[in-house]
Amino acid sequence: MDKALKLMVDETPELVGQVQGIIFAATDSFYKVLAVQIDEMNFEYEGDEITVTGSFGDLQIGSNYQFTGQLKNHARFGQQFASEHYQRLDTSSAEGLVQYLSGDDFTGIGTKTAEKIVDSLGTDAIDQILDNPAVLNNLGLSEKQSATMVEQLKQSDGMERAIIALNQFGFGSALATTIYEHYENDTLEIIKSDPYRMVWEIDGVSFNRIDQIVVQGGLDPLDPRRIQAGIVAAMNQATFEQGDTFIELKELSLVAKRALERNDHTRIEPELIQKALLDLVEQEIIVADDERLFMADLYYAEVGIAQRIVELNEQKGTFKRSEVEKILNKVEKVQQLEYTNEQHEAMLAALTSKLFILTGGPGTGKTTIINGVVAAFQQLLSQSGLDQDKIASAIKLAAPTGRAAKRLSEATGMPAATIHRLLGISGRESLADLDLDPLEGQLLIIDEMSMVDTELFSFLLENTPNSMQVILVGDKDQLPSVGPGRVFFDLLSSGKLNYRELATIHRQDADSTIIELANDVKHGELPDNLMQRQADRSFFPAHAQQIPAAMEKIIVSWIEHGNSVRDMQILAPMYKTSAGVNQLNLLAQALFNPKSKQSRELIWREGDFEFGFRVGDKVMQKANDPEHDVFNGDIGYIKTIMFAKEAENEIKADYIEVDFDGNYVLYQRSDLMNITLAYATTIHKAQGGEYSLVILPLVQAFNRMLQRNLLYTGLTRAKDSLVLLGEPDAYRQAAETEGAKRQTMLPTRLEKALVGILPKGPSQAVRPQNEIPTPSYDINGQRGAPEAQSVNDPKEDDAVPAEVYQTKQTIGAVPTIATRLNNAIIQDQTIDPNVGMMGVSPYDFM
Ligand SMILES: Nc1ncnc2c1ncn2[C@@H]1O[C@H](COP(=O)(O)OP(=O)(O)OP(=O)(O)O)[C@@H](O)[C@H]1O
Repeated sequence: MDKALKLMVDETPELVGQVQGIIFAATDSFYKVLAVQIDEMNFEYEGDEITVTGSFGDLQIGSNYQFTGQLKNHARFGQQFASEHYQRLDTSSAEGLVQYLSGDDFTGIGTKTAEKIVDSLGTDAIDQILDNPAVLNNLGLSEKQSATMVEQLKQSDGMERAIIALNQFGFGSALATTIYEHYENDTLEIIKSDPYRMVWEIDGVSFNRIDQIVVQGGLDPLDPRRIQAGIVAAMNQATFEQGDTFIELKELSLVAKRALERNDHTRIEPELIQKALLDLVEQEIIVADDERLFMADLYYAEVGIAQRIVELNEQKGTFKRSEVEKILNKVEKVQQLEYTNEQHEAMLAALTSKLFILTGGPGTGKTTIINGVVAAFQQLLSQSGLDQDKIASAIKLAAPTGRAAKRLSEATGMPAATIHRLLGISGRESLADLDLDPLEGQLLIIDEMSMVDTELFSFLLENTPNSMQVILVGDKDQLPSVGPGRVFFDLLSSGKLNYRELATIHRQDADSTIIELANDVKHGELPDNLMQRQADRSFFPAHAQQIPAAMEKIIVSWIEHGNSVRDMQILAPMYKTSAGVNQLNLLAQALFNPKSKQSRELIWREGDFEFGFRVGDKVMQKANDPEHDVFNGDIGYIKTIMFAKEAENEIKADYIEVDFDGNYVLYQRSDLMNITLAYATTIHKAQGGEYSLVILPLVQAFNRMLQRNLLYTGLTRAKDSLVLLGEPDAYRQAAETEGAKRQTMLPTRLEKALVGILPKGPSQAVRPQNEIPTPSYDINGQRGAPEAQSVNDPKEDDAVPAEVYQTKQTIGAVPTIATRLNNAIIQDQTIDPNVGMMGVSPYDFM
């Protein structure tokens, strides 16, 4: 074919050429970099060869392909063609197709048979065979030949066509890989016949993306599969964007209707939604509990938590109160502390029950109690005759993030793991399908429980045997988990489990005002001296546009005082705006790690945010990767950057090497979405971390994010110094705004399950909803306060006998819903139009 330059304005850039070689192929996705000899193109480009990047299936080197996409200018490699769609050309002519089908890939098929196939079926024979293998039936192929052909086509062309089709839906290489791995050889069929299924079967596939393409393709907008997908999209919005575990029927109907009428304006009648919803319930994709609708996994996770909590709570504690008392006195002496009454009582309760929950703000002694409990537990096991090796492995400490696990390990001097690692899961698998061996050991302590979401906690409890003692520790006033639910808060709010809330602050630093400030915020207030300089905190008033300049001054002063980037952290509520994480990262990077002529820099783009990774940069891991022992939120520093073309680069691909405290992890380009700059991070990402200096900019532009638990979480990350900057009113608004409560049914399920089974405590009737009942203590936490028992403390020497619990109610039975749905579903057209307006998306801060 003659090379021709057909430059046509407004035409999609297109390129035809022969694949010369594959320069790079990602191991965990379809992302590839190709060297292509150009035959034809409709854009301006100088040269005969071009680098083409994109998602590709099995490519035949030496074959001709047509690519459509964009010509891009890569900072280092110059012009490259980013392919969005591609197709193989060799098989588009009868001659080429015969050659292909009689080639090496298809053993047992000769030229004659191949010709017969092409003569009968035409040049789209491959598509026809993949769509319906029966078209081969009358062409004289043996059964074996037909089977080999279909299998081989599925493997090579099926995959290629699946990737092409996934590209048409705009899926990037990572998501295309996930989809292909899920459906394998059926991918193409599903994309063609029922693409909406992907909305609920694959995480990350949005209804809107599928819908835009399918509706354009002429599908009936009233097709039941489309309506079902719209419903699931509305469910996902409630759970993943709002953090609720369910959505009310009325709200669901409204949100689903809105989603369905967005890409096509055909009116969706309530009855259609009703019917589709019933189908989803019958297929057990959705579970209806009265008028509350749950995605099935979340429903069973919530029910599972309630069930397992009751079962654990029923178990007798292993140790008697009197023997624990004695050991605790010894431990107290070794720790050289005098435990306060609340601490002593908490440890006693923790050691004598199978399930115990501890909540408290910073400096209230949670770590002290964990240490005391672990030391006492070791001695109790030793007394019972267990040898030292077994004692060490009998106690398991874990936390939801790598960073929190590391802090727990440092504070206790014992090994601590992430919950994922403890369970041996990667976080990428579907928890519902996993069947693990139960955990081994006698004591399990989970720290930073407020970060644990419904599905992970359910899975943890499912794999925790009844013989294991469980202690859950956290701070209920912090942000809830990123995933759906607010498990820790709910466990406490049931008021019926064995828990303690620590109120007394023990931190000795006489001048510390950070904890005082956090305490005020917790109660919705700000101190009068907020803007006055204190020994450990200061306030710089600034409007949004002044934040960068003010931040620069603070950082320069930090550096001039000889401090390191390792001890400071900028925390902002969200990524966007001039006071957001992205801009502050660029600013801090320019000050801590300025660009010089010698700088090694790899340019990277996250959405519309472009920046360069440089050697020395502080970076954060954004996803769990147990294989390389790095987890979401882990902080590291870039040690090396290597480019593919460098002679000493053995990998022959660009890569970055990051040092995570001695664990060196390599990131090729296809992995780079897993790290980002970390001079500034969101407050959500900082959960479970602690820094010597925290700089916290708040302005009213963050409006929707200005909520109490966000401010509280940000403040309590500061160990020694806190710099507040921004608009005082933004701080006030955050302290005063309680924020939307996540909707969950866990407290009700727990309450039902536990009702009547425990010794009666103070009346629950007077307890205001959503407020956790606090066992009353003397303000100084002195021993001997009569009410110091929480409602279900074992009051006797022994833990509560199992018979006491026999009256528990059955929980989690799925109600028959058909009648309810039929009656209730959106007959009412007077729905409040504001219902269902979604708040802040977690994608704003994740
Ligand atoms: N009874 C006590 N007497 C004296 N000092 C105590 C006592 N209890 C705790 N402390 C001290 O108070 C400080 C804070 O306690 P600890 O670290 O256990 O709190 P924490 O709740 O784990 O805090 P954070 O969540 O901020 O890590 C520690 O220095 C600890 O040694």
